[in-house]
Amino acid sequence: MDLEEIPGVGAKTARALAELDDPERALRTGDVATIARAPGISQGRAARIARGAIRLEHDDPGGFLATDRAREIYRDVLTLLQERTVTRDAAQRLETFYPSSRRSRIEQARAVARDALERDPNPDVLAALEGVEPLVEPGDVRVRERCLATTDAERYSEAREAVPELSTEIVDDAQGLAELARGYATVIALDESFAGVTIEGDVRVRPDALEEPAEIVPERALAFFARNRDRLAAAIDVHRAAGLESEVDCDLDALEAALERLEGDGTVAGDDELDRLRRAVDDVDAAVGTAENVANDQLREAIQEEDVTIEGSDLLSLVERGAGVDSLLSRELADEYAAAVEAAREELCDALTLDTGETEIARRVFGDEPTFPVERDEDAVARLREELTTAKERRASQLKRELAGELADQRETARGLVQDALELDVELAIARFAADFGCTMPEFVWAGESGAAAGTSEPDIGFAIEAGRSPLLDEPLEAIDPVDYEVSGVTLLSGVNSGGKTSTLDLVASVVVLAHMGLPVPAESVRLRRFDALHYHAKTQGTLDAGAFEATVRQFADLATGGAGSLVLVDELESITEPGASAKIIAGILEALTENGATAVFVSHLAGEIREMATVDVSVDGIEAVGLVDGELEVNRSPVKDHLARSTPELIVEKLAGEAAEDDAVANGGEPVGEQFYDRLLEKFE
Ligand SMILES: Nc1ncnc2c1ncn2[C@@H]1O[C@H](COP(=O)(O)OP(=O)(O)OP(=O)(O)O)[C@@H](O)[C@H]1O
Repeated sequence: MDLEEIPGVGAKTARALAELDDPERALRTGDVATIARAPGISQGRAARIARGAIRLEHDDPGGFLATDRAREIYRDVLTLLQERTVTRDAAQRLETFYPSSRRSRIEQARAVARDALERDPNPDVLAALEGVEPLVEPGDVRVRERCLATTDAERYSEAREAVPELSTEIVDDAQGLAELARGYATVIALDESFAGVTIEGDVRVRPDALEEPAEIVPERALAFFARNRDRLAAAIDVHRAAGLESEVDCDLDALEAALERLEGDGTVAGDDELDRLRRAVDDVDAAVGTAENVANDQLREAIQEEDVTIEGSDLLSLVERGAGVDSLLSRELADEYAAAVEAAREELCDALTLDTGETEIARRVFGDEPTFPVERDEDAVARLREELTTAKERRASQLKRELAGELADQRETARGLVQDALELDVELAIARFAADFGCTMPEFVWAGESGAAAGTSEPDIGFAIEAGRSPLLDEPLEAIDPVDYEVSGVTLLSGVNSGGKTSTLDLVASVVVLAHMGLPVPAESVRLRRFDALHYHAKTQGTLDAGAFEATVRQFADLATGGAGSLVLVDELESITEPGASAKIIAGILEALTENGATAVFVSHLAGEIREMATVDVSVDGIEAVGLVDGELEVNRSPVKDHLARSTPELIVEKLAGEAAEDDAVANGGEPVGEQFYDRLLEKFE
């Protein structure tokens, strides 16, 4: 993919994106969080780029949301969806759902939504999702006890690039290798020519080293899995809780077991032998001290209990030789000394749980030559410590190599697990949104399908909503009256004040936006055509000044010429200027829209006047007050087709006329004194 072909991506952004590990994967999967990791790319921009990549794929010109209010509606429904994700990452991924005018994109998103509606957002899955985050690369891994060595300059640069975790050294010959072996625990020689050379220390000749990084630097794979251990464990839990085990090409139990053996710092846990060696190394000094005490206590006791008889000549000879008490000890108490030393050796070996080979070395810590007090041989202690340390390191690196071998080629699997979990979060948010707002998948009537308008392949339907509930109303779902509304062509919508005209436009806009995002819509059933754009003009506050008025009229001029496939929703445009002029202008706009075949709903209190002024047949629908109950309007929220709704003042005058008639009957002996006035007013409404 040529990144610069993505709408909105210039050379600079393309360079920033190219710094990502796999920018195409991130773009293909709508991984907004990863895209935002490119230098200088904000979260919002990352979402726009991801949408741009989808637009490129579907040859989508964009611009479906043609007005501020249309964009606001999109933001509002998107927020409702985002509020239902568990992870921030899934909330960002939802930004890649946008209303598109392209059938291929709508159908692509609809396939995701259909799967989503099958999902069960059970609490265990939601709880497990809490711990899922995109995987991260560990910081720089440096391994200091191992190095690579070569005589060849080219090999040297190759190695530095392929294995940056180890230092690579240039050597001239075996002598150089031997010097390195003194400074590093392990030296890996890359040149075949070193095969067969014997050098003291751990020197391995591995000409294939650069092809086998898991063996040479097991730390690389281990650091990645250690850094992401908790995220992966959470992703595994999500798969289990959601019953997705069979959908992944991965043995979750094995991966989980491998992760459990990994410590946060990349070392391997849960190995008895390594634990034993670690403890032994740590405890050498303390154990030697205890063993010394054991020997000395035993020997002291033995000496105290012993009667030593020595002949005078012997004593004399000892004194003359300047011999100390040690000689006396070896002569008189050899057995006791041997027993005490044996006890010390046993104590030491037991305390450190040493194996046979180590025991051999440990025994030398206490010599056979009698002394009192019994003393350790420091050289032997150092040898023991060195032996245990080497064994510990050997064991640790063997375990690392084994575990890294198991995990190294699971990186992509791990990424897949997390990716799937985050996508599941997106799907569950869609499922929860659908459940919370009583949604269904809308049915599109595509161009060329049944019901095409005469002379065109465009369907003759605009939209038909049954039992829709606007998700933008603050009321809880149960408190919202379901609305049925169907429009083809251009329509005026009349109705009582606060009857729900604006809410009806919001409902239509939300349904159309969600449908073009490929998502379920808040209604029992919806049929609609595919629109090219949504032009939603909210009610203006007060009369516009001349400049703003001009700008608004200009917008409609553009629509009248180019808005054929658009849905136009307009709320009380009459408030842009004085009532008489408004009606004329609106009538003219409606004529133009009718001629170019747009679908439009114009909410207006001047519906009657506009209809009269228009030269084309404009239908007028009405949101009717069924009556006044305790001074409150009782409204039928579903617009009645081809019906100019009576206005609130008319209803109130009607109510007053009724009350006056009753009063007249009582107070004026049946003379219609009060009633006459109200009847006069009512006549004006006819
Ligand atoms: N379908 C509905 N179910 C329940 N309540 C609704 C519904 N539609 C609207 N309402 C309530 O009626 C109030 C007024 O609705 P809305 O603003 O849409 O009326 P309107 O006809 O546009 O009013 P105006 O003529 O003043 O512009 C809303 O705030 C909401 O509380």
